[in-house]
Amino acid sequence: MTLPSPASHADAGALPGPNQPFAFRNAAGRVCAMGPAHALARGTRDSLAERLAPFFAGPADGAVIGGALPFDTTRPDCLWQARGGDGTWPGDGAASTEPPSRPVPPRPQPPARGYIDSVARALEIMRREDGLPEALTKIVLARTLLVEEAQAFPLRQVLARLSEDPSVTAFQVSLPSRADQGAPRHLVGATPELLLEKRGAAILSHPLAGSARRLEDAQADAQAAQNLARSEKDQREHRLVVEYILDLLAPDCAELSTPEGTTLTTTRSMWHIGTRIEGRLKDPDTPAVVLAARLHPTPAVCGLPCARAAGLIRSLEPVERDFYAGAVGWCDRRGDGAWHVAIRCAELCGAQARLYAGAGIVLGSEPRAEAAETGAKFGALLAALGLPRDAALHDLDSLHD
Ligand SMILES: C=C(O[C@@H]1C=C(C(=O)O)C=C[C@H]1O)C(=O)O
Repeated sequence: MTLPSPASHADAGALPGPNQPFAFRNAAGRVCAMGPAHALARGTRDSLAERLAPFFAGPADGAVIGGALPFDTTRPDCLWQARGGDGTWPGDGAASTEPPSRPVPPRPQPPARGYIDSVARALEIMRREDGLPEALTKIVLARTLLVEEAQAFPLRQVLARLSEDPSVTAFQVSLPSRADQGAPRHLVGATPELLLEKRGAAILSHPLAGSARRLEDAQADAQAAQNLARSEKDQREHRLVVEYILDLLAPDCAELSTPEGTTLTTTRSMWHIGTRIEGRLKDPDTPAVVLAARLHPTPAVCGLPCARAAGLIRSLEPVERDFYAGAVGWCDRRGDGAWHVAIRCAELCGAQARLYAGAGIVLGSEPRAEAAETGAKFGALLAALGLPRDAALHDLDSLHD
């Protein structure tokens, strides 16, 4: 694997790539790398704090690091150092996305039927182990859609579309290119889920788990939200995530609470159950990225027990997650910054896009409903690529139990 060569001159404008290897934008503002940028030495979670220590000990010159941590904590991360500031969001000024020149139906990998079978297998394991110590209580299973176009995707337009929803953080991270693909590779997305934000001693995490598709008809949409809020299965699925995060953060915090309790949150495509977790660090110098790497992977994207779920994900999912369901974010020299769960995202490489979506499975989950949920979660990315938002729901219509 090779990284794009670092830029050696000043910011050449908002062109994602070596000059602007990361960019984040949400309703609160934006953090977009400005050149010159360089790739940091890559490594796994175990060496992260040590590799970044010189950066956090460096002068207050406004530099930031940003990038992506992979789902699998034993795989190398992809982090960049650049000049900080709010920079230019690469989507700014981009023309609206034209529909693809050669609309090709997205190819589900695995096909919906295969995904449904994997969910059923996970449920079988949960039923068999129910009540035993170390029983599998939750697993998040994902599927992908491969979209191939005649021409390279217009990255800036895609980012412009993704940032239209004020309830998400739109992002772009340049990834190392693969040996077999010459084109630059980018992780792009619109995540609604905050893994960890830190400002001074104050930290915030906002896990989501438990989802329902938004519906066009206002009454049906409100009903979907109400059903989700009242769903015992979804509330149970959500609580597992909140308890996991509280347990992991507690030793680092002088104060830790959930002041708003559990509430419903929404994006343009999905309703979610969410909980705002607020805390005060005992040591305000612990960098946000170090805390994020300690929390990751939460049961919002992996499962419980964590190592068991990760092993099953490897055997049940036919496509590598790579940076999907990892974390994306940035940190300044004080260690302040924000790290988001890398969901509602796609890997773009030239004319190819791989979209990812997963759903949490607990006892009481229904395989077809989980496949439909993942189909709905592709919506934001499909729309950003100029494809119909519901394109991933059609292959479910033809399936019969
Ligand atoms: C795994 C994804 O989403 C996660 C799973 C959720 C769920 O199962 O309800 C909800 C939000 C996310 O934590 C995804 O969007 O790919």
